[in-house]
Amino acid sequence: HPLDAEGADPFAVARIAAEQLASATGVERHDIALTLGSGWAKAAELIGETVATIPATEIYGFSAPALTGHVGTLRSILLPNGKRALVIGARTHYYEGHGVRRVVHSVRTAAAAGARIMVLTNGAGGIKEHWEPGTPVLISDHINLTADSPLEGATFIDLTDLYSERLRGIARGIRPELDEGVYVQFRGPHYETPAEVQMAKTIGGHIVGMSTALEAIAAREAGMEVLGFSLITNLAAGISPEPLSHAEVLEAGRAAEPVISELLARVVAA
Ligand SMILES: Nc1nc2[nH]c(I)nc2c(=O)[nH]1
Repeated sequence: HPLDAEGADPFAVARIAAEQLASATGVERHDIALTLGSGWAKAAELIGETVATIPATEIYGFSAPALTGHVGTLRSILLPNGKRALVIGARTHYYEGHGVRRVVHSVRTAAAAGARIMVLTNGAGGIKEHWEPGTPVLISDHINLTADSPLEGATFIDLTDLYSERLRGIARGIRPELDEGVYVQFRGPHYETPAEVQMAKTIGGHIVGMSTALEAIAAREAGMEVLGFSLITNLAAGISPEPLSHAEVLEAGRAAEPVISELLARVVAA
């Protein structure tokens, strides 16, 4: 794989991917990019007019997704305001073990394609007890428990205001009741034990997941403004008495889709 070679330059790979994307979609430059996580896929239909849908495997550096519910496509969408959105339906999760370069390749490709805003969405577990399954929440900050980073070498990047206060303000202007929380990225693929959820709570986390933090760091390195949304599809282990099930997760996502897709469509068009 082009990103696995020791001396590979991930930014060169992203530039090639962006060029291929421009010629495959006929869209020279994309202004905003969105990664749609569990439960968010429907948003792609609502945010604007799809002008092209490309199988991600056709673009340099992308691989087939490992998770059902994630479609392996890249979509170019014309927004009502005339801007171009790139919808990434091909997230690579850290737990797939392909390395961080593959996890953040889509973000780097979006940046190389011109995107200045990166919207990262995911399905996640909730620690705040009043959050019902199906609740969308804004990510205000993150705690990266992967013990890894997309940054290589002495690349010291400031992560203050990583999850843009400005973009969160726009989202709250559209949906004032939106709550927010600190997202904790675990390596996965196992869900947390109740003790690990209590640890996440003790260290200041409100949301537990297996994505997003590493992608956000790469987006900031590429100079993008980041907006993060979690769909709380389940209460994290131990917060509620029932055990977790992936079926419950998918069901909560499906039920919430119309609401969150509409929300995302309005935020993106703002
Ligand atoms: N780590 C973690 N990831 C998740 N993704 C979803 I959807 N729910 C969870 C959860 O409870 N924990």
